[in-house]
Amino acid sequence: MGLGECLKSQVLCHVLIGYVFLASGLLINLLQLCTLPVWWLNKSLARRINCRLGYCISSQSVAILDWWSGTECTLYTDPKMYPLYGNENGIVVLNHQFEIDFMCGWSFCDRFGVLGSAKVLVKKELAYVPVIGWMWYFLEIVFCKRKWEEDRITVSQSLQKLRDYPENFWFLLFCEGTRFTAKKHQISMEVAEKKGLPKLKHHLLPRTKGFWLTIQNLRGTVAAVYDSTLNFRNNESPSLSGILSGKKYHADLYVRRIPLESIPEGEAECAAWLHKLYQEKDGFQEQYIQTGRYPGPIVSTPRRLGPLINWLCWSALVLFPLGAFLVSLLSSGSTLTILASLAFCYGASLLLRWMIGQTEISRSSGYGNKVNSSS
Ligand SMILES: CC/C=C\C/C=C\C/C=C\C/C=C\C/C=C\C/C=C\CCC(=O)SCCNC(=O)CCNC(=O)[C@H](O)C(C)(C)COP(=O)(O)OP(=O)(O)OC[C@H]1O[C@@H](n2cnc3c(N)ncnc32)[C@H](O)[C@@H]1OP(=O)(O)O
Ligand SMILES: CCCCCCCC/C=C\CCCCCCCC(=O)OC[C@@H](O)COP(=O)(O)O
Repeated sequence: MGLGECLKSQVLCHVLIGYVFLASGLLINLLQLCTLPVWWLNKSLARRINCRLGYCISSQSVAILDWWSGTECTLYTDPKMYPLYGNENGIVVLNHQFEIDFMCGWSFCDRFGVLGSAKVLVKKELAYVPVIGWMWYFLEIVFCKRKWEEDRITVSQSLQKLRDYPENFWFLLFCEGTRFTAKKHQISMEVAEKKGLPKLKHHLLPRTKGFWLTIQNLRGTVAAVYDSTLNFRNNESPSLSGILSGKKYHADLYVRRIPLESIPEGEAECAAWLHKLYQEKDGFQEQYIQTGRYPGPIVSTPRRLGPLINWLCWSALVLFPLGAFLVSLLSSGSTLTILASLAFCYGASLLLRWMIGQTEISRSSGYGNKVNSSS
């Protein structure tokens, strides 16, 4: 093990990374709160400021992925479509199988200049996660309860608000609605059988209503669907803990650009279209597992320096006061203050551990573990 690898595996490094993320993130959340008056004066300006502030948070996770762990993200796509990526609004449809899929997604967003404005249809539970969940309020992220009767109204309203968004954005949809587990797969294939749909080997049966709603509300605003299929080399199951320990993974992403005009408008037709898309995605995953490659050429999208510089700047900003505080704490010699500080650190580490737990599939929700009542 080299010196760098040894350093990256040290718990102290993870504690410091966690501290930088939490301290800077909460500070940025506070700055986001301060932009509220700007919303009333100039909504477009407030949105642009929040994109930059959001970038300061999400690009830290990109820095940890791209620069700390050195994970490589390779893009397979049609080179003729490449110039459009980042220069138009897109709906990204991605498989939901890996604990760090959102980090890889963000890394690609950064490479195409849309990280600050990236959007997602996300479960409401994540809105309460400090830093990331709180940041999402100000970025107008669309929350859902995975209860169609409520979501059909609230999701529609949130999507309508994106129609005059001042920056190019990608809207991410995990149509499977939850992360892949063997049990959820088995149940969803029972649903597929009842519906007379072909079985999928590598995906859960997609939930079609959110997709239809998104297409319906963003038609005229979004130019294309980016059908994206992600996998990792060597059959690896990457984790955030692995990334923090400096483990290098290799992600491969296959993207097809599908013009929005080619997607049917009616609900039933749109649902059938999405089911067919997932059958194709399943074929791409099978090909990847058999050959180690996706169809189509590789297009070079190097990692960018922006996230590293941002991370180093925020680290400097919040680590210096921490150092000064520790020095004054030790020199004060007050047992009570030292104990209170230790208790605070313990609380912060529990919070961080809980946040990392949100990414773990073993702690995944029970959603999809049984057949939904509306079926
Ligand atoms: C060039 C590079 C390109 C790309 C780069 C890649 C990406 C970068 C892009 C952006 C990055 C941005 C941000 C990323 C950051 C963080 C994101 C992290 C994670 C958050 C993700 C989540 O939270 S996923 C969970 C939330 N999202 C969803 O659920 C979306 C999908 N769901 C839906 O659309 C649902 O329809 C719904 C949520 C709108 C409503 O939910 P409900 O449960 O009420 O579902 P339905 O009404 O659809 O369910 C009933 C129908 O489902 C059938 N059914 C019943 N049981 C099952 C079962 N077990 N499995 C499957 N299907 C089932 C049932 O028969 C009903 O069928 P109908 O025919 O009647 O519809
Ligand atoms: C500590 C160092 C900082 C590293 C930077 C990364 C920060 C990560 C911290 C907190 C993460 C909070 C947001 C995580 C969003 C991803 C979780 C996710 O993928 O959600 C799952 C959801 O789709 C479906 O949920 P279920 O499978 O039904 O349950």
